Amino acid sequence: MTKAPLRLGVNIDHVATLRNARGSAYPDPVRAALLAEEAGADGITAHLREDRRHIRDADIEALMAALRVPLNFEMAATAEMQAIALRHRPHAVCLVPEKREERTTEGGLDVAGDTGRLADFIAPLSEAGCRVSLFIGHDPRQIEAAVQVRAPVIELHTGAYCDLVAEGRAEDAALELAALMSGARFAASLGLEVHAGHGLSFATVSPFAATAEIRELNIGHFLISEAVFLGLDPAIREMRRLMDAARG
Ligand SMILES: CC(=O)[C@@H](O)[C@H](O)COP(=O)(O)O
Ligand SMILES: NCC(=O)COP(=O)(O)O
Repeated sequence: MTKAPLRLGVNIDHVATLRNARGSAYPDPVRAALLAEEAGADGITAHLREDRRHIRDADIEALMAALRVPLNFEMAATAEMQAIALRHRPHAVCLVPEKREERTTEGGLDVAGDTGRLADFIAPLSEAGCRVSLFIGHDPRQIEAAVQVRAPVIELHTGAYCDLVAEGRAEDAALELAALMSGARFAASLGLEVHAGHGLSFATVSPFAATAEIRELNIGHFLISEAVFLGLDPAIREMRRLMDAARG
């Protein structure tokens, strides 16, 4: 199978986490996004959480005005967020599950358990020109449900795999990776565009970059962390190099 180009979306949420920790005006996530563009990011991802713990409304406004590459706007499937998305009309809207008490996005969206509501939720976003994606696990039921609610894109949650690798649980990691790969193939066979992300690092990106069915990777926390040591530009360029090397 000839491999289509693989896009890198850089998630700048955790620049805002650092800014908010001190209640200062810096570091500025928009500056990080522009730098990421220069370093070769094909898109910028920002998650406006309901509790505004990192990205704020004003950041979305400023990103929409400043970016030359597409914005992938991550949000919960709530009426408040839908109104914000319809006001800004970003290139992409990725629906994610949110729990106030979680430290990070723990699992995928339960699309299969909420098809009626999600179909109604997605329709006006699609009509407004936003490419809607669903952040889900590899369960085939969830993948089929994505088709049912007319989402053109899914983003597979790679967090569990990355955690297993970090814990040194090689056998469990291999099983999780195989399930993600089979999920990617199944989704592509149904006509969905497949993205992947969460927790990806230099150590875990390659098998996803090598998978022909995957068209975009969204990577944030690791890149912002690595920027402390390498700088943001070299961290993004190294990620890009590893992705290109694995894609072949
Ligand atoms: C949905 C997702 O995975 C991203 O939004 C990213 O991980 C942001 O970080 P938090 O989960 O810490 O908000
Ligand atoms: N949707 C996943 C994402 O945007 C990046 O997640 P992370 O790399 O910050 O964990």
